[in-house]
Amino acid sequence: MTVIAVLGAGKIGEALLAGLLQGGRSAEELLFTERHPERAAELTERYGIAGVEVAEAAKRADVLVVAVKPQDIEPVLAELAPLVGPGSLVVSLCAGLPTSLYERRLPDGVPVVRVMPNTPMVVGEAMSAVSPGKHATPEHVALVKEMLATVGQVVEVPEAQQDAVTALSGSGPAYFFFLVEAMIDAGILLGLPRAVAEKLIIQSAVGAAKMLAETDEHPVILREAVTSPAGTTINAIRELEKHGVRAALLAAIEAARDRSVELGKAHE
Ligand SMILES: NC(=O)C1=CN([C@@H]2O[C@H](COP(=O)(O)OP(=O)(O)OC[C@H]3O[C@@H](n4cnc5c(N)ncnc54)[C@H](O)[C@@H]3O)[C@@H](O)[C@H]2O)C=CC1
Ligand SMILES: O=C(O)[C@@H]1CCC=N1
Repeated sequence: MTVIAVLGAGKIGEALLAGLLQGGRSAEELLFTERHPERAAELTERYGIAGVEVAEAAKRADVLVVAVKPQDIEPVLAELAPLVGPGSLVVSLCAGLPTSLYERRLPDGVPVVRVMPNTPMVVGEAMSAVSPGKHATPEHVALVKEMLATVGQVVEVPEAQQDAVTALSGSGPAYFFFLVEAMIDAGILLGLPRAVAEKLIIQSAVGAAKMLAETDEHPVILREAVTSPAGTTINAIRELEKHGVRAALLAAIEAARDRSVELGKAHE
C-alpha cells in the first residue's frame, strides 16, 4: 500500500484526492494537510480522508504531494525540511517552482518530482506532465506516473519545458471554459433560453473533444468538415480571424508561460 499525502488541499489538491478515490484507492491510503480547519472538516466529511499535521503526513506517507500556491511554498518547505530525507518522495504540483528550489531547501538527497496536472483530474481526465529532479530515480518517476495514470493521462517532459506545459495544459481547461462561457452568451444574444444554449454548447464541446481524441484526424481536417462552401461556419470563421482570435491565443499562452517563469524566479 502506497500512502499519499496532499499538503494543501485546495482546488487541485481536492481534485487529486477525489480522482485517486475514483481511480480505486481507498481513503485509508490518502491523507491531507490543510491550514484552514473548516476546509479540512469539509473534505473529511466529503471523502472520509483524514486531515493531519505535516509531521504525521511525513511519518505515514510514502509520497508527499505539495499543492499550495507558489506564493505559500516557503513555510511549507521550512516545515518539511526537518521531517524528510532521501527515503522520502516529494512531488510538487506548484506552477513555476523548479525542483532545484526544493533541493536547496530540503536535506541533501531528497528526491523531488515536478508535475503539472490539471483540474479534469476530478473526472479521471487529467493531463499531467512529470519531470524528475536531480535525486529522483526512474523508480520514483514510475511511481508518480502510476499514481497520475489513475486520474488521467501522463507524459514525461524535460523540466525546461514545464513553464510551457503549465501555460498549455495546466491553464488549458480555463481557456476552454472561457470559450464555452462566451458561446453560451452568444446563444443568449440569439434569443435561446440559457438552459438550451448550455446544453447545445456543452454537448458540442464534449463531441468535438471526443472526435479530437478518438478519430486521429488533424483539427484542421475536422474543422474543414464542418465548414461548407458558402455555408454558415465560414462566415463565423471570417469573424474569428478578423478579431484576431488565433493571435490572441498565441499571446495569451505566451503570457501564461511568462508568469510561470516569474513565479519560479521569485524564490531564487
Ligand atoms: N487550480 C489549478 O487548475 C491548478 C493548480 N496547480 C497548482 O496547484 C497549487 C494549488 O493551486 P490551487 O489548488 O488552485 O490553490 P488553492 O488556493 O485552491 O489551494 C491551496 C490550498 O493550500 C492550503 N495551504 C496553504 N498553505 C498551507 C500550509 N502551509 N499547510 C497546509 N495547507 C496550506 C490553502 O489553505 C489552500 O486550501 C498551485 O501551486 C498551483 O500552481 C497546478 C495545476 C492546475
Ligand atoms: O493559474 C495558475 O497559476 C494555476 C497553474 C495552472 C493552472 N492554474
